[in-house]
Amino acid sequence: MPDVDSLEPELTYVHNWPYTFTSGSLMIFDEITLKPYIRAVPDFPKPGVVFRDITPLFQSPRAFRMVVDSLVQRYVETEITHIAALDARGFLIGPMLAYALNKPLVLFRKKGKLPAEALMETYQTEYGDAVIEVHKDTLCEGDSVLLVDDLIATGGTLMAAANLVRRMGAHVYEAAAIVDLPELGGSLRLNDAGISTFSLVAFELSER
Ligand SMILES: O=P(O)(O)OC[C@H]1O[C@H](OP(=O)(O)OP(=O)(O)O)[C@H](O)[C@@H]1O
Ligand SMILES: Nc1ncnc2[nH]cnc12
Repeated sequence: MPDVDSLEPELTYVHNWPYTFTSGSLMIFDEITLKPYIRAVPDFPKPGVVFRDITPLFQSPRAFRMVVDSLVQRYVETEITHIAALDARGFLIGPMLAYALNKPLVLFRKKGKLPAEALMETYQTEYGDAVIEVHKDTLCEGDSVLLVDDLIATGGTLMAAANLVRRMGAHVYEAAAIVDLPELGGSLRLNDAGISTFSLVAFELSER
């Protein structure tokens, strides 16, 4: 992990709301700064999978802030009406965006966790099958929803969430993630389904 304080001289920290890192008027977030905070763990949770572990990123207040601020910058002046966070790692970022952008937060949960009447979709991920659910009264026609998760692999999870949004009559504005693994085809699959994607960092599968 880089010494975060060594990054400081290159950053002008502006205490405005939302907080931004700027160089002149340009935001200086870049992939190279963020990548070292995402750890590759081979053969987790099963052989052949290189797990991209985002936990180091949350140990660095500066890197965490860079992620949140970059996403806030991207969506601050859009017509998004709701933030949708995906269980479980999407819950680490989605609420931060909902708070900063002053938007309602919709929680998409793994099977069996929601107490009221819910809609469900089944899907596959890189390493298993799963079910995602959402309370059926959370969205309606006219809503424009930003889906938020930590990572796009096959796109199965975000596609299932997008299907649920659409079943409620709402529109998917975009799917945002910290990490994309483009070789697994998820962002392409989402784009083909009419869902634009945005990620801060992309890894090749062979990259360590
Ligand atoms: O693009 P996909 O192939 O769908 O994979 C991406 C999803 O997989 C991971 O979640 P996981 O199911 O491991 O659940 P967790 O967040 O509870 O760890 C990750 O957090 C994404 O939600
Ligand atoms: N390679 C991967 N690393 C972390 N989370 C994932 N979810 C699906 N594939 C993943």
